Amino acid sequence: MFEHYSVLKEETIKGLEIKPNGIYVDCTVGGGGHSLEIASRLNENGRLFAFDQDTQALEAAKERLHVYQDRITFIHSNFQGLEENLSEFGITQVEGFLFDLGVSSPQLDQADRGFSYHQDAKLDMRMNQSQVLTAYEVVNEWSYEQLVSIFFRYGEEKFSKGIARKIEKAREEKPIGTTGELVEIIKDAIPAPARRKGGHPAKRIFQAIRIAVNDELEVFNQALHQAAKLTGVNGRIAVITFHSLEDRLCKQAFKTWSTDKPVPRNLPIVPETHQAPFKLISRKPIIAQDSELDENRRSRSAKLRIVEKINEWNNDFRYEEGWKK
Ligand SMILES: C[S@@+](CC[C@H](N)C(=O)[O-])C[C@H]1O[C@@H](n2cnc3c(N)ncnc32)[C@H](O)[C@@H]1O
Repeated sequence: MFEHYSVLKEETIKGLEIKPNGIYVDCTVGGGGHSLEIASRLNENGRLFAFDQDTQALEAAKERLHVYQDRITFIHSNFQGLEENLSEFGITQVEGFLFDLGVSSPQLDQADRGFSYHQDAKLDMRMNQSQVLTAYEVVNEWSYEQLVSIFFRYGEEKFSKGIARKIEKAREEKPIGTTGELVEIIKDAIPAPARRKGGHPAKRIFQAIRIAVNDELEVFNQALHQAAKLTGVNGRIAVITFHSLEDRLCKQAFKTWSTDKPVPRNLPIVPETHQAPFKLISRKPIIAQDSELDENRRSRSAKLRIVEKINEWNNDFRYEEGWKK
């Protein structure tokens, strides 16, 4: 059974202001919960393009959404290929994009996907099962420096060096094959008082490896900018994030897109080239209400940000490297 709780569902659908004859793109169809709400609001002229790089997710979504199959095109692809895939269908303008980032509950719960530090499984963590790079390769083949770098950047783990050192030592004896072995190595590298604070001791390192395996931040930044170009004026982009790195990237990109470029003081108007292409729908991120938090733990870390296009896109508004710092 593919069961995923769709986070911030009402808020997201309301925020997208769906037009019944519009073109919509769910970049992360997952279990299809958000897509179902979008598709049910479309008429025969509207269309939903539903992307997922996980074949199991896509199959489950097809089944769940079969009543609306005449209005939905399913695309098995990383959302990095948004523009290319949509252009194959002649789509150059879209009314709304949704990104509900991260992994789905079935991906986490299915031990053999290797995402979970609670279940022992082969080190994998690929969202796209046909990808070559796996967590096994990252853990066993990446250099000490590369590991320290991803643990600091993507896991914000203060014991990054110690953990990378323990990994290096362990794999000299034999390859680290499973999530269980990795959890033990991490626990061993974190001083006991710190181990007892701030959730599971392996949480941050698993997040870091998952982001590295799936190149999540780079891919998201690229896709977000493809969406910015493809959104028509009055169209919207909604993004749900689950950790501070992707939320920071989204927040900074939206801020850059919604801030006019400075103009010389003596100019009476802001020239078109300097006018921000988007406006923020809410300054602060939308978070889950208590009723949702009671139903779903994962909603605690969810943040929804929405922007609306108000002017043509201009590449000067790209948010480039900032998130890499
Ligand atoms: C949180 S779930 C989405 C849940 C969905 N909104 C629902 O209501 O059921 C995230 C999904 O996005 C997919 N995903 C994550 N990164 C992706 C990417 N770069 N390209 C395509 N799909 C991606 C994952 O495979 C997963 O199925």
